Amino acid sequence: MHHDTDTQDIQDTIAAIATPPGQGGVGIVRLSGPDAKRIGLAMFRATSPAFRDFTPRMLHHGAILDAQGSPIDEALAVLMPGPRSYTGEDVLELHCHGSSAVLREVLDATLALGARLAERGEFTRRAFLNGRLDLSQAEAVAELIAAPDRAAAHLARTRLAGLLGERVRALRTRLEHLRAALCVAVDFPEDEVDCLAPEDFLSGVRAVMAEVRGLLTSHERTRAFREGAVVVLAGPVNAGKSSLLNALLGRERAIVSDTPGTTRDWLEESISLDGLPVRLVDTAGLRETADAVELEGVRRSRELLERADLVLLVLDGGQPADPAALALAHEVGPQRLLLVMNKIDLAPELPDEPGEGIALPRPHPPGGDAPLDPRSSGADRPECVEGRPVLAAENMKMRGDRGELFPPAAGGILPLPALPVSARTGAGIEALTATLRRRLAEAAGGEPQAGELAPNVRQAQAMRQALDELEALALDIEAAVPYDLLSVRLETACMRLGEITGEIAPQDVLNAVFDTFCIGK
Ligand SMILES: Nc1nc2c(c(=O)[nH]1)N(C=O)[C@@H](CNc1ccc(C(=O)N[C@@H](CCC(=O)O)C(=O)O)cc1)CN2
Ligand SMILES: Nc1nc2c(ncn2[C@@H]2O[C@H](COP(=O)(O)OP(=O)(O)OP(=O)(O)O)[C@@H](O)[C@H]2O)c(=O)[nH]1
Ligand SMILES: [Mg+2]
Repeated sequence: MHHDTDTQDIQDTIAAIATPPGQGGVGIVRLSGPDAKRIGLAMFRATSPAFRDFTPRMLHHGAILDAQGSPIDEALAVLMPGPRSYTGEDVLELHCHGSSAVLREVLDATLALGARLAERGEFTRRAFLNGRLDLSQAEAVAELIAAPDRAAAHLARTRLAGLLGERVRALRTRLEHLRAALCVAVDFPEDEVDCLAPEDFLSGVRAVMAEVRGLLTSHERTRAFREGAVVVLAGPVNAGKSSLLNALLGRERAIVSDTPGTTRDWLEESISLDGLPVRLVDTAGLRETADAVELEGVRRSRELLERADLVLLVLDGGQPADPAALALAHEVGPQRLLLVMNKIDLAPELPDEPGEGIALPRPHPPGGDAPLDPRSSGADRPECVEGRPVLAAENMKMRGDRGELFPPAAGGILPLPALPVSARTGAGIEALTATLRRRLAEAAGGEPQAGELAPNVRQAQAMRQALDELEALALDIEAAVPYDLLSVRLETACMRLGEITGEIAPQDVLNAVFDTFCIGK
């Protein structure tokens, strides 16, 4: 690998607190660079009287001293001499008590001895510049640290192992071979032995394109697992959307009240559904309103609906499903819709067993544009218990054979089953999270596979650019464009692939990557 290195920069010895701020059992100050050992020897007083120098990669017990020679902390110190270290340079780690104040003092002592503060991602940048990691691995380090959940951590770990980089380098090599063959054909047109036939050229290019497409599919497929799936809680005012958000979150995050229109602006919280990160968004209830603020809230709700991976349409079990909810269900479509009927605690006696309750005509299958099932006049409806809303009792007896509810709507029932829940008592919440998890994984095209090579956004972008170039190239070959004009496209495609692993990485690409890191990484 060769990179534009700033030699001035790399002469510096950098230092940073490597552990997160706050109280911790242990906190680490890390140094990397030519002076790491000298600084370590100056500020560390080993407990063992026999100590003369750091034994490579061995922990030494002792005291950390400040610039005046007074002890700041009792600590463990380790020197990992380059090139067998994380950065490839001499690395010194001081494992201190995990107190922000102590760590700050220790860091100050390293600075007093000539170290300078590390920039974001500078340790990993040095590891990259010294060939310890390729760029796709360096990015995986940051992604692993930021992984919202274990599926995301797993995808990052696979990339950290370097497998994506290997695949991309292999693809680039194949393109380089094609390019070499092209050049031979151009330089020695009479030499028939080495001349690459257009069919072979084309099939070579197409094979690479197919592999790049496969990697891009994996990028799309794993998006929800890497970034979190967006689930939007929507529905009529007062249905209990905010209550449901709180119930799913396990704490009282959103304001709940019986005043319709309580939630005026959306709010987002993250939850984990068995390894799948979910961004849960509560929205303003949909209703006709003249209030300017609420109107804006409703407008934002609609915007959010478009970005949702799944819409949780929350219905109030104590109310008839209003036409707006019905319209919303149609608008969103069965693919992205999950209906829940809230407030089932209002129902006097919900049948225990699925299939019990009132027999209903089977609703039309989801997705069909068929009209809603008309309901009977209601002569056979059960009496309601005093004090409970009539509709609550009625709504909640409409069970399908799997325990689903088919909410009544004006002139019929909704063509989709609703999951019965109570945000108040927690009934049905577990079943809801299980269904959510399953639906989201299905929508994503299944769980990430073990060892799946999923490129990140930057890498996918570079792959798309490479693919565009190769597509144009394939058309050119088919159109019998002379070989000497094709080489440029191949070169561009190779460059785009090279940016993924960093063999070709202009300074601005590197800056963009390492600026996303935290200090101390
Ligand atoms: N204390 C501590 N824990 C840490 C790190 C660290 O820097 N310090 N890491 C930082 O991200 C991660 C581990 N990654 C590392 C990767 C390579 C080497 C390293 O020194 N490799 C050498 C030597 C291997 C050996 O001992 O034989 C090499 O590969 O040649 C160290 C850490 C997570 N845990
Ligand atoms: N009985 C019962 N009441 C509930 C349940 N969930 C919510 N409520 C009540 O319904 C009312 C509305 O709840 P919210 O969570 O504020 O409803 P919302 O859909 O967020 O309402 P807006 O933000 O106004 O659109 C409150 O009085 C809640 O206490 C439930 O499961 N059972
Ligand atoms: Mg609300």
